[in-house]
Amino acid sequence: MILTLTPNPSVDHTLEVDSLVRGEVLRVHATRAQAGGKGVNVSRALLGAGVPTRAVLPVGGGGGAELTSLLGDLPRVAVPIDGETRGNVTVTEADGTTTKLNAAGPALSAEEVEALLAALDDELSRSPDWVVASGSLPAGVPDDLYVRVARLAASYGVPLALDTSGAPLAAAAAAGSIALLKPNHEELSALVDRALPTVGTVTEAAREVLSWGNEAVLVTLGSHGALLVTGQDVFWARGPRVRTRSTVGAGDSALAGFLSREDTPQERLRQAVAWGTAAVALPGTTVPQPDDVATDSVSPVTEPDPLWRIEKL
Ligand SMILES: Nc1ncnc2c1ncn2[C@@H]1O[C@H](COP(=O)(O)OP(=O)(O)O)[C@@H](O)[C@H]1O
Ligand SMILES: O=P(O)(O)OC[C@H]1O[C@](O)(COP(=O)(O)O)[C@@H](O)[C@@H]1O
Repeated sequence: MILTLTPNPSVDHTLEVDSLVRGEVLRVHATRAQAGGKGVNVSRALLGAGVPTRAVLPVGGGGGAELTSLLGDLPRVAVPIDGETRGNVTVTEADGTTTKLNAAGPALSAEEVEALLAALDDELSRSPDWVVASGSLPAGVPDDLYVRVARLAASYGVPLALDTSGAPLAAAAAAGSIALLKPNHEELSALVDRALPTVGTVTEAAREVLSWGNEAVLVTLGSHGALLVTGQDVFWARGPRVRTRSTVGAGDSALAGFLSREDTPQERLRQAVAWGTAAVALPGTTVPQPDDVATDSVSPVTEPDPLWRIEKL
């Protein structure tokens, strides 16, 4: 069973337009409202693939009620909060360009933060195979929340996969004991505070993160695939070229694919890239179903050339 924690879930509203022009009146071809938030999406993708999962998330107000109804039969623990669950907006264009407007989300009180952690503690005591902690932190939540989550997971011997950015990522990565970090290229670059133009520089940055006491780093590289760096090995893989409809949820789908089955690092990377690639071909925050995922079209490369430029992959 894979447990997920999403401190700042959302209702994702997608608007599809031909082309986004600032300052103009634009016609919207299609709109959708879908459950969103990083851990929520990981759980949705896993559920679709028949992998047991459970999502822990705060919910509040009309947005929370809408999110609850969009979650359908996803197994979950919803912690009530006074604030209003956020709505995020995505605009997708005909060529696949995706523009995201992510709201800050509701402020959580200290009691609400503790209630969220207590719910997570309770779920961790049931020995899930992994816990995934993902996404931005709402106002009122200290930057060290994921440090506390890592300690809690370690106390139960449950491996933690973390996908976040900025100060919460910096705090948790520096504190160590994370089984898998999933930054994208930009997030890793911000974490080590330097540009990472090549496979070698990305690998070096990931190794630096490992040296802080973490076990593996899955660096997703958008259309350039993903690099998996462990203490022993480096693997790179990219999916086939697909027509992009919306990149929202690609990272979450990649993480779900990685965790979807016990396997070798190469196989996990193959699944991650296949699931991420499948997600970009789907509209809005739609996560792939097993039939959408073309695992055979992804062939991981062991020890890729450090001189390869990321933009050319
Ligand atoms: N434009 C794209 N074309 C093809 N595959 C993509 C594209 N964007 C993302 N992917 C796939 O999804 C994975 C995660 O995407 P990425 O954008 O790096 O994550 P995040 O959403 O966390 O920023 C990538 O490793 C890749 O396999
Ligand atoms: O918590 P954040 O960083 O604001 O991100 C939340 C947004 O990211 C998503 O989880 C999608 O994430 P990815 O594109 O990285 O997979 C959306 O569903 C949600 O609106």
